[in-house]
Amino acid sequence: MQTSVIVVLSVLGALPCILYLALRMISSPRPVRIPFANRHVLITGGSSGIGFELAKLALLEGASVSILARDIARLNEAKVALANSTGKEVRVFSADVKNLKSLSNVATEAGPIDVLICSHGVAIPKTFEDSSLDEINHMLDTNLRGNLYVIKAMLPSLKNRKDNYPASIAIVSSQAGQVGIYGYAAYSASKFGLKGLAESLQQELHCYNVRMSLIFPPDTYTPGFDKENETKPELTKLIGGINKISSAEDVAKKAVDGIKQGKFCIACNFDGWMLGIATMGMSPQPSAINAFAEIFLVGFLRLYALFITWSWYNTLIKWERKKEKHE
Ligand SMILES: NC(=O)C1=CN([C@@H]2O[C@H](COP(=O)(O)OP(=O)(O)OC[C@H]3O[C@@H](n4cnc5c(N)ncnc54)[C@H](OP(=O)(O)O)[C@@H]3O)[C@@H](O)[C@H]2O)C=CC1
Ligand SMILES: CCCCCCCCCCCCCCCC(=O)[C@@H](N)CO
Repeated sequence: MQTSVIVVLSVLGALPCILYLALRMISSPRPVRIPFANRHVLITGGSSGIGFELAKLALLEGASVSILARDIARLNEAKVALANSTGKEVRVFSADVKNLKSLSNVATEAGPIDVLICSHGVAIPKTFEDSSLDEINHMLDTNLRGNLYVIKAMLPSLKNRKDNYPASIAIVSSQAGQVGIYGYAAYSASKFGLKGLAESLQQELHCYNVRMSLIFPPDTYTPGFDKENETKPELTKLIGGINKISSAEDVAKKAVDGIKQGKFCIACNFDGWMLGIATMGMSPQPSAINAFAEIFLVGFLRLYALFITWSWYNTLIKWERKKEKHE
């Protein structure tokens, strides 16, 4: 009797170990470390908000840093602010991510790149019906096509890097790139597109030892966030606002840690970590430990997601009733 209990217990204990070892064998692409020190990091949107904090951290990691944005005055202000806080100089490049030619000129001038971080982006939250075609196109052209253009222009510089360490292309998406939210139709579409882009590119660029990362910030205090709040519908605030607002420093710290670990999906807080698992689909997962956690949590997190969705629709229904009363 007692021996059979011992046998059952040891089989039960061995199963997770066997599963873990199997996951160690199959987790793909293989885990890597991506160093920042003494490497060239180019950051689009580096003059403001999350991109600015990323530039600061990259400098503190000992990287040589270039920042790219349109407005040269703001770029130079950022350069001064970064020099004041880190004692280090960045190179600035003025270009529009909508313009492939000017991005290619930057690539020529900037030289080889080891880590490319795309943090440029724009959000104009409004209902789809209230959004003009210009606003819709502006978001798609900046957030989605802008990333395709930046990567198109910079890929030769990543392949040209001087060391044998892996390179990284990290794209700042959004939690609105994992779940569609009222008021973010075009924005969400532009951010969801980045996931397909990153998954496909991870397969294509594997042979060049380039790792893709997607960063999924929640609402974050930045100049861009202040601007989007000017047009944000009340319902967007109610539905999207269940999450705590992060600081740009915090988001940048999570992003740099994740990029260095070669993570594909980078969450920025606990809700974001759960959201990442609930919406993971077939994303690559280099970490066996994370894969192990995902297998056991995905069902529970789907249940939690269903409850949140339920509360969102309750909010919607209440809002619709209130509107009917006033009409
Ligand atoms: N703040 C938030 O709540 C969240 C933000 N995000 C995402 O994080 C990223 C950064 O956001 P945040 O820091 O708030 O943004 P900010 O508006 O503070 O900064 C945006 C940066 O992108 C640059 N940029 C914008 N358009 C272009 C363009 N066409 N060509 C080149 N550069 C451009 C801006 O410079 P310039 O205007 O001079 O070109 C600026 O440097 C974005 O992708 C955003 O979608 C995701 C989730 C939440
Ligand atoms: C299964 C677990 C679920 C956990 C909760 C998930 C909550 C999701 C809320 C999404 C809010 C969208 C924020 C968009 C931020 C953004 O991109 C704008 N600020 C634009 O700049």
